[in-house]
Amino acid sequence: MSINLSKFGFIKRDTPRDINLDPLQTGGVLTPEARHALQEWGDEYSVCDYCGGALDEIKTPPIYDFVHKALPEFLGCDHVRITNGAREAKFAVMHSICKEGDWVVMDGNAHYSSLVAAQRARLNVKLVEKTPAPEYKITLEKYAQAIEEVKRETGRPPALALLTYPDGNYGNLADVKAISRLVHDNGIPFLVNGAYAIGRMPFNAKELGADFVAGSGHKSMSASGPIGVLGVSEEYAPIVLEKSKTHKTKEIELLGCTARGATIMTMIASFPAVYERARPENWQKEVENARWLSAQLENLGLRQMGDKPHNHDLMFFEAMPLYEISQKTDRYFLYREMKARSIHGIKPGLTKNFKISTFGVGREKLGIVADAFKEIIKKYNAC
Ligand SMILES: Cc1ncc(COP(=O)(O)O)c(C=O)c1O
Repeated sequence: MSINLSKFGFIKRDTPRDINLDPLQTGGVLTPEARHALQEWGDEYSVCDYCGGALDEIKTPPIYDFVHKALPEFLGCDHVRITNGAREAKFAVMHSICKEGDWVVMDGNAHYSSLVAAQRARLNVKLVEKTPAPEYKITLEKYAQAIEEVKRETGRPPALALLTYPDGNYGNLADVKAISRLVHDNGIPFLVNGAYAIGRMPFNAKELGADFVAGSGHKSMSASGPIGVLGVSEEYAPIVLEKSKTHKTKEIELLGCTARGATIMTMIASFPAVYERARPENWQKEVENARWLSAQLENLGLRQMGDKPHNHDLMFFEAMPLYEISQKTDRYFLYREMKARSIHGIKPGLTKNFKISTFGVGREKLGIVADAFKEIIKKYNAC
């Protein structure tokens, strides 16, 4: 035996993160209930004790009620399924709705997983141009232009349109209702990638005009991933949720079953808390916290890009004062200083541009973050 086993086995996660600002992580922190569920349901195909053949049909534990009653109401869609992530939800839609060689229009702020999903489904992508810095907006005019370009170049409308709402770089919330009307006026089905919305903020697929929605459990629903949600309208459910001819309970795009263990049980465990936090009044507090931190950092000479005033917890900053310090010291100084204060989330080596999320951090800890930036800038500028 030549495998060195000493480095495997239980591994402690040693990232100091009393305060976590990592946009990938803030909405995925487990609730105490989910932490408990992880232990309880971590073994084997744990949810399959009483399975009749399809994950969403399991009555004990109450996955059926969660998938067929609670989630459709929460998302405002006719049908919901659990996937292994937002990307799998997007792929399922693209693969079932489009044919090889079709065109998908997507916003220029789309996440890489939307593009890769389209590539896996062998589709062509037309990106909607975003406005220049500092706003990086997706406008209705540019969306219409991209649709027209596809029509001109291929002789027919795109097979699908996607909007990232909000996008994962700037936290911009485009005018989704107007884009949905435009898309539908052109006879195109509309997919909203709500990976940073579903589980954080009020979200209703029907009100937004989405035929399909994709959400991410580990990103925004305090679930232990990989897990996501897929919402589909009545009109498209027969296509996206088509069942296998050979295995009559199994949905083809889901490869029969998806999250069949601790992942779904942590999502269910966190759901009551997630439902509460996404209420308009609670979300409004999150937006106010984001705006407050943005104002504090701008007072220090940083510049928040994207929508202003900002409407989401994910924010992108251009930080010239920190970049200038990095030129005198080294590019890891900010990471080191933040780590020393147990503030996690700004990637090692970044100083000039970085994104952070204030979701769930709370005003008190955000005050510590603002003070940390102030102290760091003062310390290095005094040298
Ligand atoms: C905007 C956006 N969409 C989708 C994803 C992918 O989510 P998942 O990991 O659930 O596939 C991400 C992940 O960073 C994202 O930022």
